[in-house]
Amino acid sequence: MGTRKRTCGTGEKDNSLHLSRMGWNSYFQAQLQGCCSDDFLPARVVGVSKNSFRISNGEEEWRAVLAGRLMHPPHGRYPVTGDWVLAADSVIVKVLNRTNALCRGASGTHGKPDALPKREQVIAANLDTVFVVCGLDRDFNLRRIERYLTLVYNCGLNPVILLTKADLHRDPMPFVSELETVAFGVSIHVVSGLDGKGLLPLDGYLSPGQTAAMVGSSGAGKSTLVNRLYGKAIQATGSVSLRIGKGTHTTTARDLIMMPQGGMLIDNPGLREIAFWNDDGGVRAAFPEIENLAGACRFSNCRHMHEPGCRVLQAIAAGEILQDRLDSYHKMKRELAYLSLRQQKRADRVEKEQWKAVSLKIKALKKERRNR
Ligand SMILES: Nc1nc2c(ncn2[C@@H]2O[C@H](COP(=O)(O)OP(=O)(O)OP(=O)(O)O)[C@@H](O)[C@H]2O)c(=O)[nH]1
Ligand SMILES: [Zn+2]
Repeated sequence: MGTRKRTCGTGEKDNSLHLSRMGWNSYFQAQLQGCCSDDFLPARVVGVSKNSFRISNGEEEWRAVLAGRLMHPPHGRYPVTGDWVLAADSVIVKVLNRTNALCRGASGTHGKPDALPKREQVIAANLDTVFVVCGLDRDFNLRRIERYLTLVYNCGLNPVILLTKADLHRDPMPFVSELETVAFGVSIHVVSGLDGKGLLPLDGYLSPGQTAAMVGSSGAGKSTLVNRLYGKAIQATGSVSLRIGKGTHTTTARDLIMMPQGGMLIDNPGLREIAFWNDDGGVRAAFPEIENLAGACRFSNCRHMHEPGCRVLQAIAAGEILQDRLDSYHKMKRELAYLSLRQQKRADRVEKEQWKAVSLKIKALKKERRNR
């Protein structure tokens, strides 16, 4: 890897095949209209470390820095792993619009219900699949999986659940049955990073041009799966027993890895907090059985708390839906409603400040004109 110079796809060498293997498509191609100089090269961000980016065009990988004007508003957009950029030699001059992004509220809320995240953290961009990885050890937790599914749906992305460490059980199927009660219509794969069992069907998510990302708790077994899928140890893995308290993540960077299957995989450090930032109908998608029953409640604005004629509460009484599941639904709804209120308040405040700045500028201009 080094600095390099070469004209882009339209120039000296057509590397469109390599680019499309990396997920380049007509959506990104269309963004070159009118802005592509022959000195600009499309490349994908494969690694980020502070203000230095590793980018690749599928043939070569090199380091680049961000052009100064991209660091600040209104042009500012900080590239994340998976982003497509235009680079002039080793300077990123444009970050292309994303097809999607996996985002969460930046950590620091320490699980306090009132301490909602103050800003967004984009984990990765331009994804086809998000693997929600859960170890079949003490990591197995239906409520946490529900939360991951809601987060992924809220970003408009496709979740696939990987239940790993299956080698720890003679029969892991009871876990699947339990999970099926909260993961309607989501593909579930029972796998083992240790002996490689169950991994073959995952190749389908990693074919050329496809990008998948892994999320899950620290110690769930993500990096072990990456290594097994890759065919050799490329990611560091760590012992679960050594993970006590903070600072115990083995994976600390988000790298986009070119897989032998032809596609790309992004490993992620374990998420300590699964804080929401977006709300794109994730609760509706993650709790379809509750949403479907809600249509039969007596009141159209039924909150399924204690209203008469509530079909959801009837299902709880009949044991068709578990109380924990409804509690989880209510909690996420409340959280998202509060988040949306806070985001709206913040947007109003920013708009007010912008108007104030504009009116001050007009006043100053008028004064200047009068004094002339
Ligand atoms: N028995 C068994 N142990 C596993 C398996 N996969 C991972 N482990 C063990 O679980 C521990 C954590 O695995 P990692 O792959 O490092 O976990 P991770 O999710 O990448 O953790 P972070 O990088 O901290 O996010 C290690 O001690 C692994 O050896 C598996 O399939 N079976
Ligand atoms: Zn109801």
